[in-house]
Amino acid sequence: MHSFRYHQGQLFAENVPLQSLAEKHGTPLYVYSKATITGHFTRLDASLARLNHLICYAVKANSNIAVLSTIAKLGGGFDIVSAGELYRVIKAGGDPAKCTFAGVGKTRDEIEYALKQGIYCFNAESEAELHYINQVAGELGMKAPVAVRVNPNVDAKTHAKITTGKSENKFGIDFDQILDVYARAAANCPNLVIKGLQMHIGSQLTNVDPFLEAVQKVIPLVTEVKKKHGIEFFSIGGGIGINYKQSLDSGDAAWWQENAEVHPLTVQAYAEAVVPHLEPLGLRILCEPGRFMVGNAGVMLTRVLYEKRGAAKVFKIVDAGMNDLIRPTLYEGWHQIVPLKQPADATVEKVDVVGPICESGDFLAQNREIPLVKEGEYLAVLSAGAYGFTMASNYNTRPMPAEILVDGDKATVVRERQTLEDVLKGEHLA
Ligand SMILES: Cc1ncc(COP(=O)(O)O)c(C=O)c1O
Ligand SMILES: N[C@@H](CCCC[NH3+])C(=O)O
Repeated sequence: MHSFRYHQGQLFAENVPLQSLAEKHGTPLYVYSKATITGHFTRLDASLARLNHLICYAVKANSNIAVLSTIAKLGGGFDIVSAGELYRVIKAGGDPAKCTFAGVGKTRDEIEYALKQGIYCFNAESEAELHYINQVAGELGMKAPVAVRVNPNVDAKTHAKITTGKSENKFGIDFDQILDVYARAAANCPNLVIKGLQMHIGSQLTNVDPFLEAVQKVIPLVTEVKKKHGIEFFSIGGGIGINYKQSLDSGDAAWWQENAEVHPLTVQAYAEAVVPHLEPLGLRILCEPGRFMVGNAGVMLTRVLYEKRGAAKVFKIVDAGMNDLIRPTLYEGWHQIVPLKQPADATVEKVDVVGPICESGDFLAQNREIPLVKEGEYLAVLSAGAYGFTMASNYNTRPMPAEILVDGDKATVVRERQTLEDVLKGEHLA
């Protein structure tokens, strides 16, 4: 997949030079490659081909409706965590009957909306939630399809803030309680239809072992629940990590590498490990990738405003801040940063790339060796397609950036940059 590469001295997204987009639409600017998203979907789909499966893309990673529409047209389903995400899926032409609804705090309005739209399944995360879904469904004279999320107490060996499958995490129901919870739901909740079992142990997993450990631990439970309650699916969640440290080739060679040599966890390795265990279950297998699908399909463009050479550091002050991309400060997220103009040589300088926000935590990179860039030049922050724009905010009353989807040589503005009027919309003097 050579969707982002240097060509004739410039960084391109597919056939579009990124500098032209930055100049035309301003920065900060998110740019996504449709071919990369499509490539990721088809690769994962092919690697799960032996299973009766459905890819439910985790909308939270990148919820732009043009991205969702791309995935819907490929036949994908969606894993949603709010009524808002379901609304987006429907606006994008996605099928509610291919949607699973995750999250520990679903509200009545959300449950009602999802029921009325006919989603595939609620993935319940507590017994109290199961009872509430049962109650709401009863009041509407409907039956609610449900699965229970199991917390397998497996260490995903990822960043502490994005691990979800340990007992101390708020997610799912403890492994040892699951069978009793299903039994009580079957006995006491007449408005529930028990459809499946779900798990999700964490995000940005770069090793197959925790996936395998969780699958092997949970499979006997799935078998038991299938025997007792006749479930039709098992969802193995998302979490496939991406390679944030892509290497740059010089010259015209494509440098976007996602192959086995540079990626610690390939989708092939993932599938080869888990598919043989899942196949004998004879169930529909759901998979909920977010980051894998869109992470390396997006970049954030930013312009160098000023340079400051201090006693301790060189700061490159850029026009994108933590409100535009919060991952570096929130999770020590490491994103490759490269100039849009291909560097003439290999000279690098150690700098902090910082934003305009009034917080010391407002940085995109610290103590990072990057090629020389001057004020007014542009940088691309790579692997920003997942949890980039979706976690952006208006902090410091900064308008949210625009988003562009590139398809071959066509670039479409799929979200306009906010104006200050947009930012203040709905605010009133007392
Ligand atoms: C229930 C659920 N499914 C899927 C995902 C997607 O995770 P990832 O983007 O790591 O694939 C998440 C987020 O971690 C999640 O909470
Ligand atoms: N937002 C996180 C991942 C959390 C996944 C959501 N459960 C990140 O950028 O890495």
